[in-house]
Amino acid sequence: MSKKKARGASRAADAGVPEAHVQTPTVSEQDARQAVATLLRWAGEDPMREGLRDTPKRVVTAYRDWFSGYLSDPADYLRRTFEEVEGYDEMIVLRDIEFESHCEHHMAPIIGKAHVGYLPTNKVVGISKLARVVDGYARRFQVQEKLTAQIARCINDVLKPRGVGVVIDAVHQCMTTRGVHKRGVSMITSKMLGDFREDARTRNEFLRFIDIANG
Ligand SMILES: Nc1nc2c(ncn2[C@@H]2O[C@H](COP(=O)(O)OP(=O)(O)OP(=O)(O)O)[C@@H](O)[C@H]2O)c(=O)[nH]1
Ligand SMILES: [Zn+2]
Repeated sequence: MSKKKARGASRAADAGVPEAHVQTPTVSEQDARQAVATLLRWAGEDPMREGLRDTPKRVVTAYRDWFSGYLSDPADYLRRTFEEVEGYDEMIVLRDIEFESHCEHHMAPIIGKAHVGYLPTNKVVGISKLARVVDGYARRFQVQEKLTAQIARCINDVLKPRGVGVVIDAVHQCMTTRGVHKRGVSMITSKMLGDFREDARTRNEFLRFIDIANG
């Protein structure tokens, strides 16, 4: 492997975040419905009975909603920034962003809240766009650690702020409704970049703002 290639590979590994890809479906809706009907038959049901006749169609529509993240690149939501917000250079935090995702191991729901903060340089973004970025990554098959890192990396790459912090607190239904069956368990992950990683005061201010311990 060339030196250049080796460096590139290690940078990607450091970041630990694959690019968000935009995926146009390669499977027809009809085939997706057939797959749902097969699962129903496998579970012991008759997909043609009255109550289930429209279920494959409904499930495919629900999947289109739950996995709509594949249809767009979340970074695009951040591209329309407001330059130079006069007199403001302090931390901006959006907390309690509710999201629904699905774990890539069991395709079971992950339901939780994301908290996002950044320290702007000269660019700020419409605050709803942070929630759109969370949804853009959540509406895919996910691992919580990856989701957390992707959101932070996306904000960092596009806004180039002094720092970014992302904390996610979520319940994995693959742990509560099956497998170990542990209710009341939530998983907390965080990704800190720039000043949020290097400077304990910045990080603590963010953690105080989101106050997840009390809330
Ligand atoms: N770190 C991490 N683990 C996850 C996440 N979502 C699910 N998991 C875990 O992924 C693991 C998959 O383990 P496997 O042993 O392959 O699957 P399994 O036999 O269904 O495991 P059990 O859930 O223990 O029944 C499980 O321990 C899940 O709890 C996540 O977002 N992050
Ligand atoms: Zn799972």
